[in-house]
Amino acid sequence: MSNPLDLEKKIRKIRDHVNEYPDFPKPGVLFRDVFSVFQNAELVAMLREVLIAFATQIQPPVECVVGIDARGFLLAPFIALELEVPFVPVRKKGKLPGKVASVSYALEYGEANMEIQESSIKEGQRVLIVDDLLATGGSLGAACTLVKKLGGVVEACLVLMELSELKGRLNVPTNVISIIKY
Ligand SMILES: O=P(O)(O)OC[C@H]1O[C@H](OP(=O)(O)OP(=O)(O)O)[C@H](O)[C@@H]1O
Ligand SMILES: Nc1ncnc2[nH]cnc12
Ligand SMILES: [Mg+2]
Repeated sequence: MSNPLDLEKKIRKIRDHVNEYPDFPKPGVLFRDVFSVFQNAELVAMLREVLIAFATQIQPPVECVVGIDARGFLLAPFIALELEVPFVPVRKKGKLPGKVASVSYALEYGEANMEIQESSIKEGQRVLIVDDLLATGGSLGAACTLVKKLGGVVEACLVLMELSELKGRLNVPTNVISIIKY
């Protein structure tokens, strides 16, 4: 595993390769797209290493990693694999088969729903929730609600990027760790 200086360099490299799109999906939003990092295998390896370095600091160790549909699915499995714990998806409404728990959450305009499979988390299980980016905190907050509905304990949330000005972490009822802050 890298020393802290190496890790800082890798984080800066990743940051330099997140493409930015002004006025997407609507005017005034600067969209930060983590998919651009996945164009380069060396950067993917760095991203994996950085995520694992942060996730392995979490104490007590988590027993399950939840990823949020869709971009959270790119990151969470790296961590689950390293920790040798299950990966569990939280998905937008209507995508998961079997019995699900649902929650509605606020978007900038309107409302959406997210779901989790009822049998995916055990009572008392310590969970890490992972996503690419924290903006208003609506998505992470909804995922926390779903995990708690199933009796899980959210130990922490981990995001690659945080839009600090939006103060989204105030809408997330647990410790949020962010790797890149804008
Ligand atoms: O903090 P919030 O205000 O909830 O915003 C953050 C969420 O917004 C994006 O997801 P989005 O659902 O837009 O796209 P995706 O399906 O590509 O992940 C991003 O991937 C985060 O999940
Ligand atoms: N600026 C942004 N970039 C990427 N995803 C987002 N989700 C909400 N705001 C976003
Ligand atoms: Mg998302």
